[in-house]
Amino acid sequence: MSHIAPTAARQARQALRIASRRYPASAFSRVSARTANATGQRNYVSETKPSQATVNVDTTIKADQKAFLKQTGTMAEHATMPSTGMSADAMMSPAAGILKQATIMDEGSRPIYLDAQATTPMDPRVLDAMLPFMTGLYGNPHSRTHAYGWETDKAVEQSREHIANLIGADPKEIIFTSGATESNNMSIKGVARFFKRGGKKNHIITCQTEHKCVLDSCRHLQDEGYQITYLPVQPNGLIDLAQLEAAIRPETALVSIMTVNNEIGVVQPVEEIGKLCRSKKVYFHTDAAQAVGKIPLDVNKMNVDLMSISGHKLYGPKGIGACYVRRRPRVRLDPIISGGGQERGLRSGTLAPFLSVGIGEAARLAKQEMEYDTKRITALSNRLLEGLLSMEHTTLNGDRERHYPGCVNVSFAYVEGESLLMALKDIALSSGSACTSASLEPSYVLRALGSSDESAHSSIRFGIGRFTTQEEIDYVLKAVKERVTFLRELSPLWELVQEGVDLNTIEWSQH
Ligand SMILES: Cc1ncc(COP(=O)(O)O)c(C=O)c1O
Ligand code: FES
Repeated sequence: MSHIAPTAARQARQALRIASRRYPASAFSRVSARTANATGQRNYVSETKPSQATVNVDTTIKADQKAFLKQTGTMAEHATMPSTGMSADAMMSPAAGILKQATIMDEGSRPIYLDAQATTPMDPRVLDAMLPFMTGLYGNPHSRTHAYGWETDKAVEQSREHIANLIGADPKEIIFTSGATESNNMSIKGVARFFKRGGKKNHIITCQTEHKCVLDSCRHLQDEGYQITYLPVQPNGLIDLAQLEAAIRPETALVSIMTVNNEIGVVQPVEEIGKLCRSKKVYFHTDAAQAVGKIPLDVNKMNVDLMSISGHKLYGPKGIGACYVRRRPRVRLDPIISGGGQERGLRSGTLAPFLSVGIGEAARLAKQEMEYDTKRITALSNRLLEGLLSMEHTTLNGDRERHYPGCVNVSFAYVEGESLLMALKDIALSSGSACTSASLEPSYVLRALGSSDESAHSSIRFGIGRFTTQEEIDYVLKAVKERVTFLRELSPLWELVQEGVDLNTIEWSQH
């Protein structure tokens, strides 16, 4: 790992923290620009962009900037604002103007962000790489007849390379999509529909703790006459390989098992699953939305045929993802979106270069900083977990060893999870997946582990990311301890437990 990376990451972290909580949005521009200079990212603009376009864009931005500041009156405010220390000149820089508009948010303090599985904040260096493609570099990357198309195409292809590098693939095997949901749909429905034409392979194996978009894709195929096996998981959240092997039939077209679970962070034995699938000549798809950029992955070592990737889970933008589709031996699938034949005919539609560049830069940074991020996140995770488990009647959900440390899911017995979330309003947390967070139903993932409804209801997921600090973890620990204690004191069940009553022996009267 280069000596630069930790410094760059630290600066990015600082920039983001400042931007999101402590200072007004304008400060973000200043720190972001400095960070970008330190990492050399801004040079990218002049490397890829013809100078004429730069000048035109800059002029327009300056005019827009003036109008914007005049209209909002913020220039005068900030010229004297002691907390930013930003001069009016600095505020007039094109980057500051764009970023100010892009990052407007309420001043004052916001909750500590500890929901990294729902989404990750975008790394400021990613935004810097994207900006030129939202302004001057607007060509259609599929235009072959002029420089506007060539320059965006070049950037898109460079991004494809960064993503491929991160997972040990060939850039030609990376298909841009709108996110992991689309990649999962494309892989599962695509392979199923290709095989259905042949008529012989009509069976898919997945598992009960998959993300909803995998489960729902399978449900749709069931309606079309497909047979689906939903494998159970063991109490530690991992599938049993012997059960998987026993479930594979001659008609099995695909096995779809996720790499890292989004609710409990367990890491499935993907390498072993891949080996098994290859030996049985069954395609292996893995939803790696929570794994890419977080743990080392190699599609060849793992014998993965299809892999789903999401931009916003690895400090990139939302609305973009990728699907790895193996070329050798070639994976055959029907496209679910047809049209102009872009992306090897597998996903038609004009690519969004700014988003492609965003996920590409996020992938490049993830590879560069994985070792450093892992070290930090592991240390923070251990600190959090030790503190939480030092409280009585508190347990970690999912396997402790085969576990991505940035996802810590803990059950606090005798506390109602939703009440605890309400009591922890100063911390952005969730009791499970973002998609199902509106529902009061206990998590189907925890239920699949064999947790009781009560235990599933009393669970909270703590998502630690690249920008989480030790001070934040310490604050969270103190807050959780205080408020769990407070809520337990309100609970009659807790009172009984304190008196030494074993709740399992109580015969509750029926009404
Ligand atoms: C495991 C997993 N798969 C898929 C998705 C969906 O990803 P996207 O938001 O990119 O569609 C998520 C996001 O929550 C996820 O955690
Ligand atoms: S966004 Fe993660 S579960 Fe839906």
